[in-house]
Amino acid sequence: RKAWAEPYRIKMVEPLRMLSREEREQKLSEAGYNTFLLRSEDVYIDLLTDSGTNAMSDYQWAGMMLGDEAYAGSRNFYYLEANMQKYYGYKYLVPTHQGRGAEHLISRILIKPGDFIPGNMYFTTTRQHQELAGGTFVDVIIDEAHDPASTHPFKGNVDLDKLESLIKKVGAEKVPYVSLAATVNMAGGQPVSMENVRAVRELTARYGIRVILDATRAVENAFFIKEREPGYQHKTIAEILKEFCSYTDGCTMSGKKDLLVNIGGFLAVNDEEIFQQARNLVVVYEGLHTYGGLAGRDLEAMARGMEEAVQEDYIRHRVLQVRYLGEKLQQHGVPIVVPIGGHAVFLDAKRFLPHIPQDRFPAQTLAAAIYADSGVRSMERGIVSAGRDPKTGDHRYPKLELVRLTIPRRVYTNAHMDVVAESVAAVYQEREKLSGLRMVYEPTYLRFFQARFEPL
Ligand SMILES: CC1=C(O)/C(=C\N=C(/Cc2ccc(O)c(F)c2)C(=O)O)C(COP(=O)(O)O)=CN1
Repeated sequence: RKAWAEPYRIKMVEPLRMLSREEREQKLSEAGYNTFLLRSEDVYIDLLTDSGTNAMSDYQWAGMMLGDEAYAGSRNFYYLEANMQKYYGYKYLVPTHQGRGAEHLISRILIKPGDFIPGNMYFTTTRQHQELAGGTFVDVIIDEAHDPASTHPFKGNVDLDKLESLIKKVGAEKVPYVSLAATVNMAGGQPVSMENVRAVRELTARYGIRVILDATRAVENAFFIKEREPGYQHKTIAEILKEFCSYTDGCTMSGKKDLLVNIGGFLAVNDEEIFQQARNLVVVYEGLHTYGGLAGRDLEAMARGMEEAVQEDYIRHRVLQVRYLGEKLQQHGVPIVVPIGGHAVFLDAKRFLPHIPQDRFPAQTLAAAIYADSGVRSMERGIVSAGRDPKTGDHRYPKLELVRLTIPRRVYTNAHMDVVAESVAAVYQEREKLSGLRMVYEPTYLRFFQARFEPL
């Protein structure tokens, strides 16, 4: 049979509201043409992010009633710790309020000023914390990752030659760890193969260099390994996930994605010394080492979300829903990043709007146009997100100028995907009418969150 449906039924709904075109144009102007500055109530289908926007299950909601809100030694912490050990395989857990809380801790602990941190393409908060700790991020992802049209099945892979030449150039003592993301958000939700993470482990072990995984979407990564990598078709998602993590020394986790919670994250490590430092530092920045800035109920919901995330029918539906939207857009001839990623469809704004130069912010322009057309909210992932080069002060000019249509887990049906595809196709038909933006307000840090623009 071909037909497939959501592996769940809906028990609660939030009514959606659609504004008129005129109202949307007004809201967009008030938001400075930045989708981050729109109000949720003015958004029809919210594809800004899959972070914290996912629907919890009744099993997770029931867990919220079982929050042990003791200040120290909460029951929920030990359940989360046991599940982390079971599914990710690391020894020690340090809970944090969300992913960047863990990124902050590990960056401060492992990075010395003047260090270099190689990684498979940057991520905004990850790189920010590496730079704040005095490090310099160096991109060692394979070249294909920067080509939106390349169909390489594992575009998230590390280029081992780039990695080794960096180590030789700066010296192993200046490389505190490899920052490995799986999947790679900014490349289009692209996976890393098991063969590659194993090779990264072998190479770094020769130099005594750690590998710290960003495990935020590692379950989606496991799905692509099962689907695409020889020898893994008959392994369970849980087995693939655990093997993948076994080649790394620890992970940072934003539970707001794969783990199906609205808030939550953690740092997990195998090294007892790093653990001692992290559990000492966490009490300064997040909260006691058994809650890390989260309520007991949040720890419980994250532990239960972990069990659900690795269920085969759930993760298959999740990734295939994203693919469904991507393939619909391809049928309309809309240029997107291929292969279609695990958490989002990424529009290639350079090919979508070839008449708009990058410093007139084509992706920002496109995200605004899609909202004006239909109330669908998306996110700019191009020159604005890339920010300025700390050395030159000029914009960084990334090869990838993208708009991310990010699908929250268990929230929308394929009928919503049809509406999104129709809107993007309509904007594509009228693309010649778009003429770019100019930035009128630029914040110092992670400018894309709060920058404001005016039409040219
Ligand atoms: C692979 C990875 C992430 O995707 C991630 C977050 N992601 C978000 C939220 C976001 C973050 C930074 C932005 O420039 C952005 F515009 C959106 C997102 O939408 O994709 C974090 C950080 O985890 P925290 O958000 O729990 O602290 C670490 N690693």
